Amino acid sequence: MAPSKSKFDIELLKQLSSAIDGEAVTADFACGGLIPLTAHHDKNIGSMAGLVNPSVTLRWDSSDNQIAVSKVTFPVQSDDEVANAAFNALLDRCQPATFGADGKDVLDETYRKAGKLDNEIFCTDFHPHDYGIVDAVQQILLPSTVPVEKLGLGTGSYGIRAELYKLNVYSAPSGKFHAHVDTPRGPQQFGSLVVCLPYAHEGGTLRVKHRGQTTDFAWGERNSQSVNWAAFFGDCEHEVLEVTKGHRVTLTYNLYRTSTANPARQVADPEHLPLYGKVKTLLENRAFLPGGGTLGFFCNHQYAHTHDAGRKSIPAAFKGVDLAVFTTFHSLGLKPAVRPVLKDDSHQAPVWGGLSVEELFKLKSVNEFNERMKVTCAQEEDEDEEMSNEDEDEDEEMSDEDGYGLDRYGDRTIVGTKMHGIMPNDEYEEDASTYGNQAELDWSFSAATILVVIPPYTERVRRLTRATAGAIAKGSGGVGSSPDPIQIE
Ligand SMILES: O=C(O)CCC(=O)C(=O)O
Ligand SMILES: [Fe+2]
Repeated sequence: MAPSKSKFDIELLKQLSSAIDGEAVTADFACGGLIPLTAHHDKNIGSMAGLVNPSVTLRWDSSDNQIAVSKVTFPVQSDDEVANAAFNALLDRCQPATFGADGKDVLDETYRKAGKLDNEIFCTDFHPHDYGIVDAVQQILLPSTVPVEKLGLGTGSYGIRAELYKLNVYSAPSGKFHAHVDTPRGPQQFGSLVVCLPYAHEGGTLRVKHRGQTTDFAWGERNSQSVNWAAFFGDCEHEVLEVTKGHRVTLTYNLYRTSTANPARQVADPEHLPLYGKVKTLLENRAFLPGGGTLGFFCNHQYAHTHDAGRKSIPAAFKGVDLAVFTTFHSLGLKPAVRPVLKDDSHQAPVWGGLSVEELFKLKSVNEFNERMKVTCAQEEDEDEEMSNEDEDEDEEMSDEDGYGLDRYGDRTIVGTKMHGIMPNDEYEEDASTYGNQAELDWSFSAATILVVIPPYTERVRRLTRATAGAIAKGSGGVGSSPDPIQIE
C-alpha cells in the first residue's frame, strides 16, 4: 500500500530538513588569515608583492601638552629603546575598557581586562582593504546570491565597509574578555573584524561559537612576525582567553554591508547551492503537498530587527544558510516572506507581527496563524481556498517527530529542522547575549522565520518553469527574471 500522503510529506520534509542542515554545516560563520610581515601592498596594482619594509604605524593624541601627537611603529624590536619607549607611552595612554551589560557601560576586570583607545584619538596607516582582508571576508561570509535590485536596494551586489572602532591592548597577566555578543549597530552591520598587530604574546586565543560549533584563532606564537585577523558574524558569541605573556594589541572594526551596491561584482548563481537541486526536485514531485501549504524555517542566525527599518532589512541582511534557503526558494519562482520571532516578554511583538515560539506552537488553526503572524501570502485567494481541503485528522501524524519539530496548523506546515529551531537561551553559555562590547544601542538581535507558501502542484511547476527559463534566457543564472520583487511584508 502506498504511504499515506501525510507520512510521505513528512519523509520529504525530513529530507529537506537534512539538506538544510547540511548547508548549515558547510556555511561559515567566521574566517581569518595572516599577513606575513614580508607582504607589501603595491598601491598601484592593488595586489601583494615583494618585500618592502612592511610596518604598521599608530599615531595618537598625546595627553602630554608638550607633545601633540605620539606614534609607534610595529613590529617593535626588543633592542630598540626608542620604539619600546613609544610602545610604553601607548600603554600609558590606554584607558580601561568597559563592556555593555543591562544597558550600561560596565567596568569589571573579572569579565573584561583590557586597555582601549577610542577611534577619535588615534589613527593608523593600516587599512584592511589594502591587504585584501575585506574582499576575503566578503567572499567567505557574504557570498552574494541575490542581486540587490530584487530586494529594492539598487543594482548589482553588496559592498562591505570596515569601520575602525577601537584599539585594544590585552596584557599579561590575565588580559581577557569573557563570552559576549557584540552590540549591533544597526541592521546593516553584519559582523566584526579583529586585526592583531605584530607584538609577541602568549595566550589570548579568540574563540568564536555558533550553534555548537567553535572556531579558535590562536595567534600568540606566530604573532610577532605577522598581522593576524579574524572576522565573524555579529550574532556569534565570542571571547578572548587570558593573555599569559606579552601584549596582544588589536584594532577592531565594525563590518557593514553597504547599501550602495557594486554593479560590477559577479552575483553567484543560486543553482550551485547544494540545496537548490533538492528543493527543485521536491517541488517537482507531484506527491509533495499536492494541494499546497506553507513551509516555515527558523533562521540559523539572529538579526537586528527591533524596529521597522530593521525588520524590512532582514532578507537583505541574511547570512549563511538563511540566505541559501531564501534565495533557493526565490529563484525557483516562489516568494518567501520573513517574520521576526520575538520572546514572550517583548512588548513589541504585536507591533512587528512577531510571535514567540511558545505561542507559535500553541496555534490551532490557519486563521489564527495568519491573524497572529500577519502573514502576507504570495498566493491569490482562490489558491488559499484550494489549500484548505486537507484532512484535519492528519494533524497528529504530522506533529513533532524525531525532534524535527514538524508541526501543522490546519492546512499549513511549519518545518523547524534540528539546526533551525529557535535558539534557546542556554545556547549561549551563561547567556552571553546579555553581555555586549558596548552599552545597548537601539538595536538588538532576535530570531526570525522564513515562510514560503508552496502553491498546489500545477501552479508551482508553472512558476518554476517560468523562473528557471528566465534565468537561462538571461544567461546569468542568478534569480534571473524570476517572478516579482521579494515580498517583505
Ligand atoms: O580582541 C579580540 O579578539 C576580540 C575583542 C572583542 O570581542 C571586542 O572588542 O568586542
Ligand atoms: Fe566582541
